[in-house]
Amino acid sequence: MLYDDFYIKSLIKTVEDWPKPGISFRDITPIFSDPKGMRMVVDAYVHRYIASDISHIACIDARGFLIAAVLAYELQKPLILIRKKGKLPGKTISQKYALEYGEAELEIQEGSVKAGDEVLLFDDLIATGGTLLAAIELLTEQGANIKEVAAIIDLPDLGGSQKLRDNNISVFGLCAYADE
Ligand SMILES: O=P(O)(O)OC[C@H]1O[C@H](OP(=O)(O)OP(=O)(O)O)[C@H](O)[C@@H]1O
Ligand SMILES: Nc1ncnc2[nH]cnc12
Repeated sequence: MLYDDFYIKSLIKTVEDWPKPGISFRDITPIFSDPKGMRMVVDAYVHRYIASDISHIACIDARGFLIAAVLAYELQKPLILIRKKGKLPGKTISQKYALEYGEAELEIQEGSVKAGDEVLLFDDLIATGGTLLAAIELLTEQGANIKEVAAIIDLPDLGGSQKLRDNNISVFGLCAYADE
C-alpha cells in the first residue's frame, strides 16, 4: 500500500500539555486501531529495508516495540528489545538519559548483539534524541554498527534527528511535525 502522509497524520492525535504543561504530545496509538494505517506504515518500512543488508532490528520500550515487531516478522530478522530499567532478566548493560519530558534508564541484555551486526534501530518518535542516543550507546558498546535509525514521527524543532546526523547516524523519519 502506498504511503500517504496526509492519511497517517489524520490518525495521529495531538494532545496539548500532556504529560506536562508545554508538551504537544503526538499520540500514535490510533494508527494501531486502524488496519489501513498500520498496513501503510509497515509497508513503507518493508519497502525501504527489504533489500538492505541489516542483520538485526533493535527497538525501544514501549511504543517502539509495536511496529518493530511486525517489521522483524515481515523481514525475518532477529528482534532485539531495549527496555526501561528493571524489565530484562540476566546480565544487562544500562544507560541513563534525558528525554523531552523527563529522565529514564534503558537496558539491553549482554551479548544480544556483537561486532559485525548491522542494526536497524527503531523507535516511534524522535524528539530531543536522548532516548535514541542512549540506545545507540548500548548497541555500539557491544560492537554493533547502526545501519539506520527509523521512526514514525520526527519533531525536527527539538533537534534530535539533527543531533543523530551530527553523530554520523543515518535517520529515516516517516513523517515530521515542524512548528506549525
Ligand atoms: O527523543 P526523546 O526526547 O528522547 O523522546 C522520544 C522518546 O519519548 C517517548 O518514550 P517514553 O519514554 O515516553 O516511553 P513509552 O514509549 O514507554 O511511552 C518515545 O516513545 C521515544 O522513545
Ligand atoms: N511530543 C511528544 N509526543 C509523543 N511522544 C513523545 N516523546 C517525546 N516527546 C514526545
